[in-house]
Amino acid sequence: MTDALKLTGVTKDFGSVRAVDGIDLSIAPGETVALLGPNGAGKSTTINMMLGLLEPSAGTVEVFGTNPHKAVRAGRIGAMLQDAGFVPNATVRELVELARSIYPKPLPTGQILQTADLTDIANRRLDKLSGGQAQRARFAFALAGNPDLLVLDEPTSAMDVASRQAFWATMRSYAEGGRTVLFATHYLAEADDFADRVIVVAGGRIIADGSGAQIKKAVSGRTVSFDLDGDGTVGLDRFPGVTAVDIRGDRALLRSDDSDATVRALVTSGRAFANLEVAGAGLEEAFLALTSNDHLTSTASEA
Ligand SMILES: Nc1ncnc2c1ncn2[C@@H]1O[C@H](COP(=O)(O)OP(=O)(O)OP(=O)(O)O)[C@@H](O)[C@H]1O
Repeated sequence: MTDALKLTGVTKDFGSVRAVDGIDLSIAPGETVALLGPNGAGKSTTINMMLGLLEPSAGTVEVFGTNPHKAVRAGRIGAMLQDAGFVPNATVRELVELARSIYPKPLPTGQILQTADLTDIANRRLDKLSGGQAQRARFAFALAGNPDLLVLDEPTSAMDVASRQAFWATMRSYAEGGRTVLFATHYLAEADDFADRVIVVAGGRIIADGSGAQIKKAVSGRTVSFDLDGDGTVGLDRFPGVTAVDIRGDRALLRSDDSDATVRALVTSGRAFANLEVAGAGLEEAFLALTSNDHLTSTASEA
């Protein structure tokens, strides 16, 4: 089966800034995928390359086996971008009509308005919409061509909790017809709730790729850190709960999914230590921990 999306060695440089650093990725038709990462991770740049709005500095992007430009023209890919502007003075219905005029096989206007929950405000001017309504209008624009692949860059950023829930319910039913949905978010909960697959991006690279449950487990641990106080590092990776060991100068940082057991083992081990700290990893820290995963897992797997 042809992939809905296939990125091979995709890199993007802006001058001396490497925004995307060698991404390899295949997404099968029907998958709902979250691109999860902190600000500046490279999500928008990656999405813009998927849509043909930016050209990669290296590597290739394929959408349903062809290049993004062709896929966009054929109406196979619909996009909802961050802060996309609107035509001034137009109404919601006029925006939908405009979007329909671009594509070869658009959905009927009524169906687009209904799917995006805009029927009641179809005659409202775009500049009078609330943040959440404006996002739904962008969603309607993305839907108009009846695309097989929807790409959404932080679609719920301007929505309150109720609007978010309603938006994702709509998106689920859209995806149920076998369509592919890829969305960027920096909320782990949103990725976990609405995606079958969560791809974590940081520093322009994919640092984790799995189910929401797997990603949550990977970021839910704590860090137990202490000064080595002259003692060596042998055996630290065998303390209970420890999933990874990082040594920075004289300080050991143990990632643990059972920090109580790790601390107990440390105390009873008889080894010297000082300045013990146990810290819950926030998402940002967890991303950083995952970023250095190669090093961490290789150290821990020596056990
Ligand atoms: N046009 C550009 N010129 C120069 N640097 C850019 C440009 N676009 C993005 N960058 C840089 O590339 C990196 C990745 O940015 P990108 O917008 O893709 O991240 P993001 O994950 O989408 O973040 P956010 O959640 O804040 O939108 C950042 O360091 C950003 O400053």
